[in-house]
Amino acid sequence: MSTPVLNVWNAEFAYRSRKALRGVDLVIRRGEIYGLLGPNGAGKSTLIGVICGRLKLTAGEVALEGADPWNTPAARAALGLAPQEIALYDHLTIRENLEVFGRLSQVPGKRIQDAVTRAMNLTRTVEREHVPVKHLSGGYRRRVNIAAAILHEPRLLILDEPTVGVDVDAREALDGVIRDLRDSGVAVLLVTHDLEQAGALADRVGFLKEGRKVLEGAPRELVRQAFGEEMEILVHLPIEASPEQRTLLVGEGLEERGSSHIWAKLDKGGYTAAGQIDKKLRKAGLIPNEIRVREPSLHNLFTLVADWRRAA
Ligand SMILES: Nc1ncnc2c1ncn2[C@@H]1O[C@H](COP(=O)(O)OP(=O)(O)OP(=O)(O)O)[C@@H](O)[C@H]1O
Repeated sequence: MSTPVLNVWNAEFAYRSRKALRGVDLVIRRGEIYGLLGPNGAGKSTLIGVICGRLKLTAGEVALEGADPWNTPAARAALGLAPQEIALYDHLTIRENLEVFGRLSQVPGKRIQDAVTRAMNLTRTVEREHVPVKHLSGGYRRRVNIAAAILHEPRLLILDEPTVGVDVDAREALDGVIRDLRDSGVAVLLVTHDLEQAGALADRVGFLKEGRKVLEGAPRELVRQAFGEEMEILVHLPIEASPEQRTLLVGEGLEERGSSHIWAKLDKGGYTAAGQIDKKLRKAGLIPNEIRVREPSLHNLFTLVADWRRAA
């Protein structure tokens, strides 16, 4: 296995008396996409602040390419950060923007043009290099934002909520860019609320909860460990269920899933259990639009982790 680009040991951080990190360990290697997940307030931004050398740990250690980013500029230079808020000059073209960011990230003057071309190629933005950023779609801007973060060829690239403002059609291109960067040998730390993207892209994910890392592993493996043989049954209703029908749905172990028209449960019985539910609902005059059976995902795992929080 390749040597870690980032090592965090037992990281503790407090804002005055408020503990935001409580003993977090984290290792990210070259050529790996690591998805950092967790509910609001879990400590993700604080951990990024520590890795970027903006915040000094109260206890523990952080090493980026072997040195502490808090007091070692060379360690900070090994890092690229594509922030959640897109920071581009709207009236400048892609190439002009990247030239500015190249200078800001200390790329030597005579190498800037090559660095800009390389970054545009890696982020698949080169064909619109002379278009002002204000004319670009959300997905395209997001990729230029990433290009700005890789001009100095960082070893660790942090992507903070990269899917915000990116429509579904543009996701694929963005995911392709992130995979290409990983394959080029960069370690990618993907901080996201987008569990679909994390499940599809990340080699490993870590869940933070109240400043602690509570789960870590390959997404499929974590889901398999948590749910074993269970499948998710999703019932799509054409109308909102009446009070009696709700009682029936709840009696079948189904829970509302984000909308009063969608009900779901996890069940080892899979398709057979789904068929039985369908029969009972029809008998009660509730004809589902669709009943789907699918493998559980990181969404289910995330709900489980959130429930632990409520239980704690
Ligand atoms: N500047 C600050 N001063 C005091 N407390 C803070 C500060 N920033 C964050 N916190 C607290 O530290 C904890 C961790 O916050 P943090 O922003 O790191 O979480 P997060 O996982 O990034 O959340 P989100 O997904 O909402 O960005 C929270 O309890 C938060 O209220």
